[in-house]
Amino acid sequence: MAPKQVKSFPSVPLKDELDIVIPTIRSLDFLEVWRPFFEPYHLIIVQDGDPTKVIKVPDGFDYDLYNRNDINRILGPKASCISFKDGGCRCFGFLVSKKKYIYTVDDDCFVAKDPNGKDINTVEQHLLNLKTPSTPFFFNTLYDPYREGADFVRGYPFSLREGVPTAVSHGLWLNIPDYDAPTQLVKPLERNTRYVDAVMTIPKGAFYPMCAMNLAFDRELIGPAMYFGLMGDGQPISRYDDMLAGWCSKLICDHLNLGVKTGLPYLWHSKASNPFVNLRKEYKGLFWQEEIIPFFQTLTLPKECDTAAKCYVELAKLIKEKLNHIDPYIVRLADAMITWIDAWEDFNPPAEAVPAVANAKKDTVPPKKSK
Ligand SMILES: O=c1ccn([C@@H]2O[C@H](COP(=O)(O)OP(=O)(O)O[C@H]3O[C@@H](CO)[C@H](O)[C@H]3O)[C@@H](O)[C@H]2O)c(=O)[nH]1
Ligand SMILES: [Mn+2]
Repeated sequence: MAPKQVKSFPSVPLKDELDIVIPTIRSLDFLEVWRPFFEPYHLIIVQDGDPTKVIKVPDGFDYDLYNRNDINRILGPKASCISFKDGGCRCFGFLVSKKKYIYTVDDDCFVAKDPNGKDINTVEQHLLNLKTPSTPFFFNTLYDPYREGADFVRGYPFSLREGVPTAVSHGLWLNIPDYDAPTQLVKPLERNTRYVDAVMTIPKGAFYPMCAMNLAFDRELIGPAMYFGLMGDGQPISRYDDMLAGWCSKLICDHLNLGVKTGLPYLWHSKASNPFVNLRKEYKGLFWQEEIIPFFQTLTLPKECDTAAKCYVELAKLIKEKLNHIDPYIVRLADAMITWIDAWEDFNPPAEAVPAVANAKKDTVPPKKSK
């Protein structure tokens, strides 16, 4: 029986283990309030929209900034799988990072305070979530047993107390909740004021609406499944980027016996996007998900799929085969999922593959970097 994981967690930044990926089509002024927590880390900023627009990065941050011209130059034809004019473009940052962990956060999110009035270091809590096991096979009613002041409750099988590696840590949001457009429209003034002091493993076989606003994951375990789809400009759907990644990554985590946690940390979501614009962007998803989610719920992957990348390729084939009747877009999406894996393996060669850099387009002009 493995010893219990470390309960408390050093607050020393793990700069060599984690990159912070930020998609932006607006401004990076929000970084000022995150400075105490983010400054030690390398930022990968994915600038969406007009690449000629100059987005200022506050002084003192270590960053790479990629705009659409950089993405096109670096990926060449494979850039076609990266969304344009949708927050889903962030997955380019997941691809080019070399770190074990990714934390991705939206540019309208700010530091929240816990009930004691203390600023919440989301990076630290996500790392704690990812570095302690998950318990997907049997629900612990006192929530995360690896947290300080908690444990497995009576009746919890000892054979399961070692848990499984955690691949995804899904944080939450105070103030503006991540509602879909219909809910936003009928509840425009609703604010989330409830701070629930819990982290829990999402049980095996259960899916969830993964929101990328405050999300961390283990690139080495589940990176290939964190593709944010073909959304935004030129596509019939948007704002389902993180949902697609959530369905795919949870199916693959369940198949590979990896864990997904949700709950702490919280951040403060400041901006409600326009519900009418959102309705136009996401309405097809409201219909399609009623068929797509049962597809995921009844899917089993072959046991030969023993890595996230192999699972993802198989999943793309099944989506193309079983869901193409929904809309011709699904075929393009499935093809883009394969392109994503090709690009992923150019930058992150499988153990047995040749060094990937030879395949990836030489990046003659480096992205804008911190000074
Ligand atoms: O065309 C775009 C639009 C947005 N972004 C960047 O993506 C994130 C989220 O944008 P926004 O805050 O406007 O979206 P929300 O409705 O609040 O958030 C939900 O949508 C998901 C993204 O699709 C998000 O994760 C959900 O929580 C910001 O950083 C924008 O700058 C973009 O790059 N391109
Ligand atoms: Mn937002």
